[in-house]
Amino acid sequence: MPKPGVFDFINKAKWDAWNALGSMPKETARQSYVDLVSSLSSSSMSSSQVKPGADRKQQEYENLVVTSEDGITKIMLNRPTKKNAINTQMYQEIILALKAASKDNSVLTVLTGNGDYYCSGNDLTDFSGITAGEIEEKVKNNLDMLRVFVNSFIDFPKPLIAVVNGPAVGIAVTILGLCDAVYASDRATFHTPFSHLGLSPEGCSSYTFPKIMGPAKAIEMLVFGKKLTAEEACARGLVTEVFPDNTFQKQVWARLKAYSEFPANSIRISKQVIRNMEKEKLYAVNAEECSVLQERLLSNECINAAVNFLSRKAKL
Ligand SMILES: CCCCCC/C=C/C(=O)SCCNC(=O)CCNC(=O)[C@H](O)C(C)(C)COP(=O)(O)OP(=O)(O)OC[C@H]1O[C@@H](n2cnc3c(N)ncnc32)[C@H](O)[C@@H]1OP(=O)(O)O
Repeated sequence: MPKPGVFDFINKAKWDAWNALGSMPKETARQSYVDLVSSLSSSSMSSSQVKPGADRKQQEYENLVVTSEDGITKIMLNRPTKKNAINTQMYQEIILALKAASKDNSVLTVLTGNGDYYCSGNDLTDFSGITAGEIEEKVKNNLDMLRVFVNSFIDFPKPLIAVVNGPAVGIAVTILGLCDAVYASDRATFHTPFSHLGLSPEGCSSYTFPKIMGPAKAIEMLVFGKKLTAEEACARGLVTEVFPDNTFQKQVWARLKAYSEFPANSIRISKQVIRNMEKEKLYAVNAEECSVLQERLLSNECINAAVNFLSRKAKL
């Protein structure tokens, strides 16, 4: 039908909605409508029928618990006995979970950790049991995966919030520079011991950290490995706000729930306006960091540090 006039608000809205579907078949459009209504009715039931804390669980993962409730998708790192160290499988699962969250109905996405740690960084046992002949290929594959992992933070289209429930180490800290808000318990610490491990910065931190806190403070963390308290990280602009540990979960989730009630499209678009300008720069920084890290991971300095950790000679 011809496009209704500009003051025929209702018919114009209907016309625009039909038109936006393009050549989508009628059956697909009908199914999308049914899916949308089902999701709305189940989320409106969730506040009254689902007990607090009993979130609706999504896809099963080995190392994550992903739940969605009240417009918030929560991705929880779930290897508490290993302080939530990120192994190869967990990297891949986070990539998948972010992809799914970018397309679901949630307004906000949250990353957090299960147990006393937020995350102890890259799993240092990842290279154990590998023969000398296999190491180069394994390092290359891991670095390809790391690049995709970091790009999935750069590309994430909605506000991504880190709820830092305890100490954070290495890549768990650097990636905070790509998050849109960071709420930390006063028990959390922030440590990037790259030089200690013969490594170099990743997660775009070589670019985001100097921008957030200035080059001198960034070098203190990324090169000299200074461990920050939550208050110090907040003063440097890496953390948005610090909460007392005993009320952390209650206060943060109340805040997030209030934010999740803002208009979803406005929130998403505003985040993109702020972040998109830098995407190309961040892809380039990520690629460069991965290439430097590839050489570092094969260095004696790094291999010795990993051996020391594995033989229990050294911890942070
Ligand atoms: C994909 C490409 C590669 C990217 C490389 C870029 C690197 C990025 C980084 O993240 S560098 C940072 C790496 N992380 C660390 O150096 C931390 C190492 N861990 C520790 O120093 C300590 O475990 C601790 C300070 C985090 C906690 O100490 P403590 O409270 O005394 O607990 P335990 O040491 O007994 O830990 C319990 C349990 O967890 C295991 N574990 C902890 N962290 C890691 C880790 N990063 N990798 C592997 N395993 C870890 C620890 O071994 C214990 O296991 P066990 O009970 O002995 O089986």
